[in-house]
Amino acid sequence: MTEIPQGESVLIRDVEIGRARVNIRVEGGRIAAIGADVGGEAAVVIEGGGAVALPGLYNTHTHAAMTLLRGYADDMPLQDWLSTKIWPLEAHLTGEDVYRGTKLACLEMIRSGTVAFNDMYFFMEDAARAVDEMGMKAQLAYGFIDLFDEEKREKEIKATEKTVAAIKRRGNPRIRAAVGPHAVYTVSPEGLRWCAEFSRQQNIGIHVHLSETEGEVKDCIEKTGMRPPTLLDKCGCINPRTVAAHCCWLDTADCTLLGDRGAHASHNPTSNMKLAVHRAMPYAWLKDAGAGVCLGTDGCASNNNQDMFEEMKFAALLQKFFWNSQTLLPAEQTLAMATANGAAAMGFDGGRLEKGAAADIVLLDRNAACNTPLHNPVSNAVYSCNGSAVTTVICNGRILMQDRFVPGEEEILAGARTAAAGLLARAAESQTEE
Ligand SMILES: C[C@H]1O[C@@H](n2cnc3c(O)ncnc32)[C@H](O)[C@@H]1O
Ligand SMILES: [Zn+2]
Repeated sequence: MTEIPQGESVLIRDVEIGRARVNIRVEGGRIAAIGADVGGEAAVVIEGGGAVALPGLYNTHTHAAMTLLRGYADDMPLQDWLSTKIWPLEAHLTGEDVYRGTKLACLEMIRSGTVAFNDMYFFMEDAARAVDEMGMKAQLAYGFIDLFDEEKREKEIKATEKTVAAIKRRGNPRIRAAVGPHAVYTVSPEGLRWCAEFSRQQNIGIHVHLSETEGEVKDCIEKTGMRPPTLLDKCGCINPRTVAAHCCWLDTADCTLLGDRGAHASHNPTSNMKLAVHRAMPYAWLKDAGAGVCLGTDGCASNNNQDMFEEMKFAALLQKFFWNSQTLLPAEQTLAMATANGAAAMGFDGGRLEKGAAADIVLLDRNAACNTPLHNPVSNAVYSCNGSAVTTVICNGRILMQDRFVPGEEEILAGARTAAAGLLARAAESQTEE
């Protein structure tokens, strides 16, 4: 098999949802029916054999093409890591690199049950091409970084306008544009205001890093007299279309602000632990304030993979450990963060196994060691399994992986290896020229 057979109608026979054995019927990309006696003719039939069915996972904060930087710079503090290692290498990226790196990220995400991701990076038209080919859903933002310089700001405005126009021109409902003001320490208030106004005009999302480190918060207060969420809010960047990544160093008033504005906070526990940001996102305060709380991996230079199953486990454990509460972030809520809450944050209809919802469906091997015994499928999904238990992934009714087969895998891996080597060679060459 080199391609996976696709059809307008798909019948998935004999899967376990909760404690029930059911069939799922998909028509026109949506879940048409779920039940023990659901059946009928279908263009494609998948024999589940009792597989555990979950909603497809939504990764709400990543930099997909950073797969090419996996293992390039580890074990460093954030600012040092960005300014001495990551940004100097990213200066040599090409559109082809981003295409290859994003294809690899998509492959990794599909293999581990993710159907959609929220991306902030560069050369996003090339990222869109990769997403289109892989059949996933994505919200793509150009990473706007003006470093408080007027000339750079003009360049970033043009790059954002060009990216949004190109993504919209594609007319692919699976691929959405967003604006991506990187953070309060890299974007001027003028740049933030422009991003907010442009996202309002274009009716698109805002993807921003927020209060990741204590230093970011302290510097912001020193420079502006405001905490980062207040500054972003004053510039118009906090609203229901906003996904704010990290949110580690929020206080209760910050959480109230995010909740009042209907904004979404993306928890990224692996990246936060690896970069030792020394505080965990205040999940309970955000939830009590009514903010959306979702889950992301961050890029492969700070994670170092795109496995949302691992992320669910780390989220549930980090919250319990840091906030000293065995009952905080139980498995059901963790799964909701990674599915329905993520879909809501990105403005997609999905992340739910319900009649009428987008058909984003993931099947897990019932007989894997991590699913044995199967007392509680949700507990196993969050605490026991990782992405390697995923066998089949369906996004908007299209089968992206079946029985662990993803079309084109070898070529994607070879393309990413070549791109990563080329990127490092160009960076080394430019150093010898200096
Ligand atoms: C889009 C830019 O964002 C950079 N980046 C990657 N991970 C992080 C992080 O955890 N905090 C801040 N910025 C990050 C990426 O390298 C791009 O330059
Ligand atoms: Zn990030």
